[in-house]
Amino acid sequence: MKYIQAVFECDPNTEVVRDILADALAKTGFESFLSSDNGLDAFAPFPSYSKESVERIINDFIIPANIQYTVRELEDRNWNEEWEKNYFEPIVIGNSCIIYSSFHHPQGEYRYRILIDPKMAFGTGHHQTTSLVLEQLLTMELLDKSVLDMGCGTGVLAILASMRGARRVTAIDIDDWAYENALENIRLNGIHSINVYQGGAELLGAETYEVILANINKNILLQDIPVYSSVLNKDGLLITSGFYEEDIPEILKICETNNLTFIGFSEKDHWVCMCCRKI
Ligand SMILES: C[S@@+](CC[C@H](N)C(=O)[O-])C[C@H]1O[C@@H](n2cnc3c(N)ncnc32)[C@H](O)[C@@H]1O
Repeated sequence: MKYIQAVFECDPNTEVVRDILADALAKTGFESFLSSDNGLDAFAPFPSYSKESVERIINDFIIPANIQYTVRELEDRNWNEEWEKNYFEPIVIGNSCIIYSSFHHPQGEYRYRILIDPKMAFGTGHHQTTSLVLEQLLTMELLDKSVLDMGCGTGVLAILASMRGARRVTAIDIDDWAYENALENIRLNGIHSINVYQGGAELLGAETYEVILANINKNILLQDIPVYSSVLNKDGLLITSGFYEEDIPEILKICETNNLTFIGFSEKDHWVCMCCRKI
């Protein structure tokens, strides 16, 4: 899997412009963002996006303002190493959880220490949606629960669920890099209670769960929530993320038509983590 990188030059003092730009790009399918001294780097997945289609999106919708940018195709391996070494800093979630990589040596007392070598997969805890779901997991009763992590990325949510006592955890991702990376991270953390599969909702049906985590995106959620609900036990919880506050009514509607009742939501920079209970 390759990425298309768009590098925008913005005045480092105008953080607001950077935020507005990242927000607009996220709505057109850019998946990750890095603030740099000179502006913003944004990444869109190939082949869903090509250099040409990214340039078209930027020209048509994003940049009526005069912001300079360049677009390039990024090779997997170079990008991994560059990103991993230069950008991933340890992150503390709540008071009890730290996520770090093998080249960090974090000090401090944390009950949950999660070692993640992210490679190409999403899920270091830095993205608002990941941290929102991790925060939610820290407040939930997970002891002896069966948990499904759909769109597991690095496996970080599955790993925390397992560390918090979940009895059986299934982690699924459609992307082959994420699948391999989740396996690797689960092994690095010495966990044996997580099964990892590559695929999507078509894999579901054989087992049911007490908690389902799905930090994916609005369109996949709208499509797959009926399937998630069908494998969620009565009174089970569905935790969704990967969408914006403005999308809540649409996501909620599909939840409610699938026997899922609204419990609450948390929000960070307009990203949402929503919790529903199966009735
Ligand atoms: C936003 S990332 C979340 C990763 C991680 N769970 C986290 O919270 O940081 C979404 C993940 O969902 C995966 N994905 C996309 N479509 C999917 C689908 N239909 N079924 C399962 N996984 C999917 C992507 O490959 C990606 O790894």
